[in-house]
Amino acid sequence: MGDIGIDFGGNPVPIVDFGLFLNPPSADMKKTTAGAIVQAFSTVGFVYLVNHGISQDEVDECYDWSKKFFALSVEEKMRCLRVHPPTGPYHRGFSGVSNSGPVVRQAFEMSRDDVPEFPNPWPDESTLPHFKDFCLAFFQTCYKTQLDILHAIALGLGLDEDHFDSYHTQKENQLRFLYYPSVDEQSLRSGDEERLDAHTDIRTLTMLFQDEVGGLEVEDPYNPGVFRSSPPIKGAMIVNIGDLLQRWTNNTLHSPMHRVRAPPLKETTEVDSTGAKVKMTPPRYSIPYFATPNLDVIIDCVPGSWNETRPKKYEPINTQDYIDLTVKSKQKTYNYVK
Ligand SMILES: O=C(O)CCC(=O)C(=O)O
Ligand SMILES: [Fe+2]
Repeated sequence: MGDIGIDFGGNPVPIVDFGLFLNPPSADMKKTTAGAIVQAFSTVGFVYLVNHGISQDEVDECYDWSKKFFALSVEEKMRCLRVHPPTGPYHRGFSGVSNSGPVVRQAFEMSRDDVPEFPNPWPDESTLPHFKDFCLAFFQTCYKTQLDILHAIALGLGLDEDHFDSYHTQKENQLRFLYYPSVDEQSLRSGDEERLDAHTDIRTLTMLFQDEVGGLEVEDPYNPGVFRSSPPIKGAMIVNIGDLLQRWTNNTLHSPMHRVRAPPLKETTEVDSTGAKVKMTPPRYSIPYFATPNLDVIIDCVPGSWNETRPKKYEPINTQDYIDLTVKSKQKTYNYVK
């Protein structure tokens, strides 16, 4: 692709060829690419990365595992059910969310596998052999790419390339499989709900793989409250800044609002109990990965993001306190399926 220009026409999210950062033809091109990424993150807060270093085969395999997991019986999935603790980063296991009517979203979440108080609730190995092995390997793959992206951000901000590395050694990151079941359009709308309500992500940054169905929408930075479709691009991952990195950069980088709406309807022959034709939304699968700093590190505005005329907007805070505060303030009374 090779186009690192920023174009906000139509789809507000620019596309950057990350290969030009990972394997740069020149030192200048590496810097220019880092600059384009930071420019995208300073405005819309999102960027599509192509040639990001994770192979399409690995991503496809991840979708296969996600589909196998959600295809398990309700009883099997319920074995992985964990009630989310009210604070902290440890959201793990299976959850299903229905706001008022049908279940609009199911999730399986995992993180580092070595915290005894919060084990990842894997399905039985006999039920889904090798699921755990794949998830842990993919978690590691994402971690490597997360560091690559953080290198680009650091360079683009004029910091040492490894500036953020030491803050992200403990792999508190979270890998989430999301499944939005097919539901009839009317039920989705009647509860006045979306597949995923507008929100910002709270951690460092999010890397997202979305299937071909579509529905992701991103707030237009130049028209607050206006959301624009960010359709899937084959081979690209979409990356966005989280609240913590916005704070960490003294608002230089922007943590954007985004949501998932019902995708375009497909023609269907399904009928309801009265024999009337029902319009169904296609099911959708997505895979976000949330990069998260070590819980005990102090997050203070980075050098270069503040000076006498542009003071720090935020006090230093450690990650654990920050996540606790933010999760509490964002808490919504979701109706988790029990
Ligand atoms: O499903 C998607 O495309 C978006 C998911 C998302 O924004 C999230 O889990 O925070
Ligand atoms: Fe999100």
